[in-house]
Formats: sequence, structure tokens, C-alpha cells
Amino acid sequence: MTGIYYLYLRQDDPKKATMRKLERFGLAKRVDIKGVGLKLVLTPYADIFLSREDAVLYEKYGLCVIEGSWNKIDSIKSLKFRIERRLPALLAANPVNYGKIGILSSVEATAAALYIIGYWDTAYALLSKFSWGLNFIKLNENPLNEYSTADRSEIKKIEESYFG
Ligand SMILES: C[S@@+](CC[C@H](N)C(=O)[O-])C[C@H]1O[C@@H](n2cnc3c(N)ncnc32)[C@H](O)[C@@H]1O
Repeated sequence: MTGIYYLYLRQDDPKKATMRKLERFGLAKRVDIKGVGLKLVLTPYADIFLSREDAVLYEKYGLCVIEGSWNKIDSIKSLKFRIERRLPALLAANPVNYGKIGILSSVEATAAALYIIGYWDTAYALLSKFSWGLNFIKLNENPLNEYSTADRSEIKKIEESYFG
């Protein structure tokens, strides 16, 4: 087990939910809301950027993504967790939202977080389960590399240099 978790909101076609696919490969585990605890939760509504300083939280508690639908994003907005982080801007490579800034699938968000905190091998292992997965790294290689070597205070500036 990789310390990767997901909170499943049952909002999308279950057959297309990327974290459910990872669970079938033994690469992710579903948790309910009580099971989130001190896990590092990825939400685009967090005030704090994820950065390499968060590796220690991942190692201690794990990483949790919210497997919901972008069409019902308000329901994610209203959820609050003890440890929340947002990702800096990146381009989606999944077929539904290809090329859109920040509209990432759960596996892309999880892999981006792992890459930024230095767990490149795990990021590749997750993405390799999807035909389009590794394109996510290719498409975002430069910003991902810069985000992964930056301290939290530098992330915003890097984001602006790529995405304005
Ligand atoms: C809205 S869901 C959509 C998932 C899609 N149904 C799937 O099957 O992959 C994507 C999740 O990835 C995470 N995520 C995406 N973009 C993010 C960002 N910019 N910052 C933090 N988390 C993000 C959040 O947990 C978000 O709820």
C-alpha cells in the first residue's frame, strides 16, 4: 500500500472514477469522512499550496483526494478538513478536460502531489495505469520540476511565471 486514499462522493460514473481504478490495482484505498483524520487532503479550495515541505505529512498520515465531480464542485467547496492543500496550476492531460488549467482528475492531482513532494516513482506508477497518464508528466514537466524544488513561499511566483 502506498499511503494513497480517496474519499468517494459517488458523483460521477463509477466506471470512470480514476481512484476506483487505482484501488483495483491495490494502489489506493477508500476512506469515509471519519477516516480522513490527519491525512493530507487535496482540495482546490485550500488556502495553503502543497510543497515539498509536506513530504513529512504524507509519510506520517498519507495523502487523500476527494473523488467527486467537477460538475458538482460546490459540494467539495463546503467540505473542510484538518490538513488541506491546493496544488499550483498544472494542465490536465485526461481526455475529458485535456489542456485545461487546474481541472485535474483525481489521479492527476494525486500524482502531481507525489511528484512535488519527491515521490516520482509512485507518481509514475499511478499514472501508468491510464493510457493517457504519462502525458500528464510530459505536458507539465517544467512547472512540475520547478514546483518540486521550491519552498512553499516560492510556489506562487513559479505558478505566475508559467500561467500568468
Ligand atoms: C473534482 S475531482 C474529479 C475526479 C474525477 N471524477 C476522476 O475520476 O478523476 C478531482 C479531485 O482532485 C483533487 N484536485 C484536483 N485539482 C486540484 C487542485 N488544483 N488542488 C488540489 N486538489 C485538486 C481534488 O481532491 C478534487 O476533488
